[in-house]
Amino acid sequence: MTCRTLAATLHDELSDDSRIETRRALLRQLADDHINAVPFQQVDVKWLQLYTDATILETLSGLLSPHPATLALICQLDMAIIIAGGANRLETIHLLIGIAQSRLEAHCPQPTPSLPKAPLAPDLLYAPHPIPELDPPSVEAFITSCSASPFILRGFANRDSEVCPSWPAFGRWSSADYLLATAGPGRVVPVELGRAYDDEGWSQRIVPFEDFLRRAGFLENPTGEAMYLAQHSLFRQMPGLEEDIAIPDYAWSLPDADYPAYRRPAEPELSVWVGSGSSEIVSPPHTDPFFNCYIQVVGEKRVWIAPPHLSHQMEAHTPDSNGSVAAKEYMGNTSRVPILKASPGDAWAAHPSFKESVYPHSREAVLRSGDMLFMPPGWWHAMRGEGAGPGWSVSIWF
Ligand SMILES: O=C(O)CCC(=O)C(=O)O
Ligand SMILES: [Fe+2]
Repeated sequence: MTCRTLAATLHDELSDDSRIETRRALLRQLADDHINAVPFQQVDVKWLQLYTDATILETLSGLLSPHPATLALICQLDMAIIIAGGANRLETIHLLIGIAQSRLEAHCPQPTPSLPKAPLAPDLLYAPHPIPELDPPSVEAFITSCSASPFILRGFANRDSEVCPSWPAFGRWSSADYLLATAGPGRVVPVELGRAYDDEGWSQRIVPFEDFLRRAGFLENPTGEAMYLAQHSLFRQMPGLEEDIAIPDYAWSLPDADYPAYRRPAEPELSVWVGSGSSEIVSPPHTDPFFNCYIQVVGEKRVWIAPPHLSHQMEAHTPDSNGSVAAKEYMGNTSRVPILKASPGDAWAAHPSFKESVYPHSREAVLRSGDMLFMPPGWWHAMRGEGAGPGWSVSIWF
């Protein structure tokens, strides 16, 4: 619908109060159409603002009606955060979510059954070297001498240190009761379906938060297709959870180095990565243009890394490579070598020159609850959830 036809429609409806709802829905539809018409980076912020404001108007009138469809209203408000980042209205949206939730009947999450413990995974399967482990450096030492290559700080986030207080998230985020109580009822989240984003048939969907927690193994042993709450700004949606973490001082510093691909965000960018270890969800080898403090909160994550100067040997997707359609279009920063996805033997057999040139320089580790991995921009990294239970990591890009 164009602005002109929208204006005509609104004009026709101005004298008819019973059609107010339709007009608000039309405004949101108009914004949604524009948001979906181009790649997300090119969406004009005015459509995100309109989408958000129209959602707020719709919710307000919904809440004032005698029988509000409360769950649908909460879902709409979550969508305004997921799609538009809340567009300067985050506080209002959270206020409305709270009001809508207070209209729902008392919510009684089931107690979480205890899940069997899996044996610890061995640290090296796909690389000849471990990722170096350090004691937490001071911010000054980090800036001047530690930030040029990846390292791991074991148990960093579950104890106090000079650069970061211990995270209350430990012990809380494996409890479905806690997570559901903090989120409140009726919430939805965007998830990925499929084992890896470069697999054929991979897709994305919005699902109820509680259903996601069940599928990711927080409530019972997971069954069915792998579901990954990946690279999502969950704290924007559920600010209560952000109180359970602390940003390490490193992420406010500007390390002393020159990276051609570096793109510093305005402030540290927080994302969660949540899924079941038993689904063995893989993030294929790829690069990001940021420094990363990556913290494992629940479960285990296998990490494989290789240095940026090997990019030409990484066999990244090209416009004419044999990957999925999505891969052909968008994945120049993603390798086609199925590290962590195929068995090491199968991965090397299909990519012998990669085995010869990259493997000797690659490093690997398994992150366990409390560990922090640091990576500079441009390092190739692949990740895989391990173990039987749920896994939860937080990345801090800076
Ligand atoms: O945890 C994952 O699956 C991938 C994380 C990642 O790629 C990142 O933090 O940049
Ligand atoms: Fe990444």
